[in-house]
Amino acid sequence: MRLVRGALRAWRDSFDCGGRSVAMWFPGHMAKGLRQMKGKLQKVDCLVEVHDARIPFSGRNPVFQEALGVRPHLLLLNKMDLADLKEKSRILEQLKQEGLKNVIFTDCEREENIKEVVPLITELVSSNQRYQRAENVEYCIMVIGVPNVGKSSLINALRRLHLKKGKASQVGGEPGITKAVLTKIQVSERPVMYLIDTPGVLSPRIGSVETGLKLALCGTIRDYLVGEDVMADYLLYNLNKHQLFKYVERYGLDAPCDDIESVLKRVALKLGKTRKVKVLTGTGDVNVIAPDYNAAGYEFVRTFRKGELGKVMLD
Ligand SMILES: Nc1nc2c(ncn2[C@@H]2O[C@H](COP(=O)(O)OP(=O)(O)OP(=O)(O)O)[C@@H](O)[C@H]2O)c(=O)[nH]1
Repeated sequence: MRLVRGALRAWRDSFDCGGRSVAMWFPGHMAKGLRQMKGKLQKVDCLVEVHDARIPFSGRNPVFQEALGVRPHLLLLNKMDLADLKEKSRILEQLKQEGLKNVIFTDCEREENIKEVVPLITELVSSNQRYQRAENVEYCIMVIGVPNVGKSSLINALRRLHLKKGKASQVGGEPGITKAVLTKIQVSERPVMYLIDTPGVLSPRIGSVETGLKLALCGTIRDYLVGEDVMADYLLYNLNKHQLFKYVERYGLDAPCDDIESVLKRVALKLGKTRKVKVLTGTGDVNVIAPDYNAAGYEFVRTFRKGELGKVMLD
């Protein structure tokens, strides 16, 4: 039970995943992406792993570490503009304890902290043995990460910053945009540095349904595989848990509410996401206006992903 705005309200303290299974959420083609990445590893000096800043401790692919982990490693926690970073130093400390010493929070859209990336890579590579490549003055970096975290956006941001050049890597709002595998793209002149863009690869072993839901809310798993209804409910659970009540005013609710059906009904009415349904009564057919819960759920999640319901920390 939590006390909110003077009233005693009951929020859920945990989320009921309802016996769901995450086995279906890992598309098989991702294994192929990982194999291709391993094949290129010989030429790589450093791995830059991009992950979503809203989930610093969950959803990273452990297979990267097992398969590619011998190189120097830099973790970029991207989309910092959407993350609640009040506890940034605690997050960095915990990551350090997990062995992740080189971490930068970034925003590739607004180029926040992007300036720090090339110097840190240069430092990491120079202080490590360069795997039979000591004579080569070029730096070759592989960008890895789960889908839709901003790998291509990073490459484009670096090119804009260091080479004053436009897009080289296709960016998209849906997971799985980077299909042309392993393109080598120059991002810096001094030192000469190339980045290899790779397709997003999810872990074949997503630890729990809740981890899967976090990944889904961040847009790394295709929505239809998870279901808009459960994603919307998990979002509502998180907004209430963190007392992020922007949704109340936005959708014209009287007060915060923990019941997803009531919230989606308001969302649907507010956005005109309704449809006419014929109801049979004793005196004949009657047309009633029914909320389109799926469309409302989709809108609710989409609004959250744009950052319009507040900055969150899902971990
Ligand atoms: N708010 C915000 N959005 C971002 C940021 N970086 C990338 N995006 C958006 O996130 C989406 C995915 O970006 P991409 O660069 O295509 O991600 P990716 O990791 O290459 O995606 P895959 O090819 O699916 O693996 C796009 O809609 C980007 O505009 C950021 O720092 N902040």
